Amino acid sequence: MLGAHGRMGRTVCEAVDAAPDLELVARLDAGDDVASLTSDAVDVAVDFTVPGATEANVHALVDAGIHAVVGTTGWTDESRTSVREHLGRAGGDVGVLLAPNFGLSAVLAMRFAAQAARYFESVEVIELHHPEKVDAPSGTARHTAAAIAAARAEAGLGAAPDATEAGWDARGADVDGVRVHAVRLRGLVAHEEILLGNPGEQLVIRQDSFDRASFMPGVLLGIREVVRRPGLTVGLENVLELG
Ligand SMILES: NC(=O)C1=CN([C@@H]2O[C@H](COP(=O)(O)OP(=O)(O)OC[C@H]3O[C@@H](n4cnc5c(N)ncnc54)[C@H](OP(=O)(O)O)[C@@H]3O)[C@@H](O)[C@H]2O)C=CC1
Ligand SMILES: O=C(O)C1=N[C@H](C(=O)O)C[C@H](O)C1
Repeated sequence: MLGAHGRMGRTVCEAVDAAPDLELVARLDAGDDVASLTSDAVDVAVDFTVPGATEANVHALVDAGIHAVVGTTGWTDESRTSVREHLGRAGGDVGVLLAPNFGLSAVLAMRFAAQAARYFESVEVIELHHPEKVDAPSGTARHTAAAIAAARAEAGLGAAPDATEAGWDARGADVDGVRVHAVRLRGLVAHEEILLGNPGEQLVIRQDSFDRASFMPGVLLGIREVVRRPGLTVGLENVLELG
C-alpha cells in the first residue's frame, strides 16, 4: 500500500487485511522508497498518495514489474500517455488500473450522465468534498466532464448556452467545454451532482459517498482484476464491463 498512513490508505489496509484471498505485505508512505519493492515480494501495489507523487510511483512500479491499482487523482492526458508508452516499452504483462473513483454510485452516475448528455441542451457538474482535499476539480468530476463532452460531440451538440461575458469569474472550471464547480465543506466526504437542462425540465443525477468504505469493493475488485489486464486501463467502468 502506497500512502498507507492517509485516509484512503488506512481504509484500504483494513479492507485488504480482512480479505481472505489477499495479503498485505508492505505499507509505504511519504519518504519511503517505492523502488525498494520487488515483484518477488509484491504482486500488486495500490496507490492512494498525492497528485505530485503518483506518476513517479507508477513508473517505479512498472520498472519493478509490479501491477498497480491507482486511485490518486491529478492525472493528465500526458501523464497517462507516458505510462502507456512505458508499459509498451517494458513489453511484459504488467497491468495498471487508474480509476478516479472506485465507488459504484460514482461510476454509475458518470455512466448515466454520459448516456443522458446527448438529450440536453445544458449540462454542468458540481463536485462536493471534505475540506482536506488538495486538488480541484476532483478527478471524478474531470472524468465525468470528459465523458459528457465526448457524448455531446458524438451527438453533434455544440456548446451549452451561456451568456456570461468575459471577465466574470464564478462560472467554475472549463473541462472539455463542460463547466465544473467545486465545493469544499466540513462534514462532506465525496459527492457529485450532474445537472442537465432543457426548456422546462431538469434532470439531476447525484451520488454520495458518505464513508470511504464505499470505495473498498471497487479497490478490492481492481486488485484482483489488474493482474489479468496487461497495459493501462482507465476507469473502473471498464473492469465492471459497463463498456
Ligand atoms: N479513486 C478513488 O476512488 C478515490 C481517490 N482518492 C484520491 O486518493 C488520493 C489520496 O486521498 P486521501 O487518502 O484522502 O489523502 P491523504 O492526504 O489522507 O493521504 C495521502 C497519503 O500519501 C502520503 N504520501 C505523500 N507522498 C507520498 C509518496 N511519494 N509515497 C507514498 N506516500 C505518499 C501522504 O503522506 P503525508 O501526509 O506525510 O504527505 C499521506 O499519508 C487523493 O488524490 C484523492 O483524490 C480519494 C478517495 C477515493
Ligand atoms: O479526495 C477525495 O476524497 C476523493 N477524490 C477522488 C476524486 O478526486 O475524484 C474520488 C472521490 O471523489 C474522493
